[in-house]
Amino acid sequence: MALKCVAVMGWPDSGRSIASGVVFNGVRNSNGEPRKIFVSLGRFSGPAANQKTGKSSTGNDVPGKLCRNLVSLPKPLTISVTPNDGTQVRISFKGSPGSFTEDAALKAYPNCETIPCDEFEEAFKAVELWLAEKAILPIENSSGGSIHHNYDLLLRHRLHIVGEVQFVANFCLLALPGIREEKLKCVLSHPQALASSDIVQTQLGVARENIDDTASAAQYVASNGLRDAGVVASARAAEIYGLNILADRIQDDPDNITRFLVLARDPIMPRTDKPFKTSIVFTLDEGPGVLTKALAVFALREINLTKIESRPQKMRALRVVDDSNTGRAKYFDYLFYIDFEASMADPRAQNALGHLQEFATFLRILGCYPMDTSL
Ligand SMILES: O=C(O)C(=O)Cc1ccccc1
Repeated sequence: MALKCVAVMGWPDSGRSIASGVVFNGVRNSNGEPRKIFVSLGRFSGPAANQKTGKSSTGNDVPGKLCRNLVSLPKPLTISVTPNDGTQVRISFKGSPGSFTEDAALKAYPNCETIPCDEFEEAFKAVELWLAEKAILPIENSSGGSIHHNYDLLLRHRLHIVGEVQFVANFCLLALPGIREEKLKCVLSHPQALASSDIVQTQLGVARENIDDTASAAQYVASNGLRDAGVVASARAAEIYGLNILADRIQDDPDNITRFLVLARDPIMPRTDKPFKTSIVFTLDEGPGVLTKALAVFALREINLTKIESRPQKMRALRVVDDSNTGRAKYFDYLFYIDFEASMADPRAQNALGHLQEFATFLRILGCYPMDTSL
């Protein structure tokens, strides 16, 4: 049975109001004809259904049994139609097959279908255009720090963070079959992989060339038959592109962790029965101690912060203010990104954000999602 998510303009069969929902294709009625079942995702304003009969107050039957039952339930924020093992989930990512980002997607959703994209922006668009259910992107690395561009994209797009994946990338030195280390004149890879690989930095003493992602570097060397070029990439990339592994675990820090975010069109329901994290972005007015005040809303409620990042506001980089000493002063305007260890279903988190909202000039919840505690 194929499953398709749609935004439906109008109440099914009645043309009444605007709702978004899910259509199960491939379901057949008693005559064997294909039938569509519409499942509401909540927050619609269709005709109210009678709790007992499931019939709408207008007398129009809501099509499909599944729909009738759901309409009589309290309105959920979203309904997950995705099996837990990741079957049928399409996940877009920037890079080629065999990249570490794809590895991270497969760690979280072992049976997912991955959709390679040329740019991060395209991975976002794939979800927005319903070509993928989720996107995955690296957001920070324990040695390289934050991936700033991806923080900017989180704000520019309206996807929700629905998960995080912590991943230890195992860097391998690859080359065409039959090529030995001594033959290499250059090594190609993602800048982060080149910077974190001891052997490339110190022992090989060859030229390094930055490529957008590790797997694309492997693909390039393999498809062009480059006999004097090595690649830093994964063992899976070696297998996919027919390269040999000359050295394994070449990273200087064996615990080099990359944190990835999983994004979707809809937020997930915050829970309190397992550890959840919330990511927000906000702006503050200029003034002494405003950031301290913002951070205090969490400290006061004993909420642990796991990340704070500041980014200049692109559309409003400089703020001109009156200054009592100099007359006029220019300040950078910043966006603050914070991750904290609490679920939005936890009153402490709700109170903290209510408090922050009193003086933040802008506040957006980017997502509330289960913490990855696997490492
Ligand atoms: O280049 C890749 O394979 C990526 O997915 C980006 C990356 C690079 C290095 C560590 C983790 C992710």
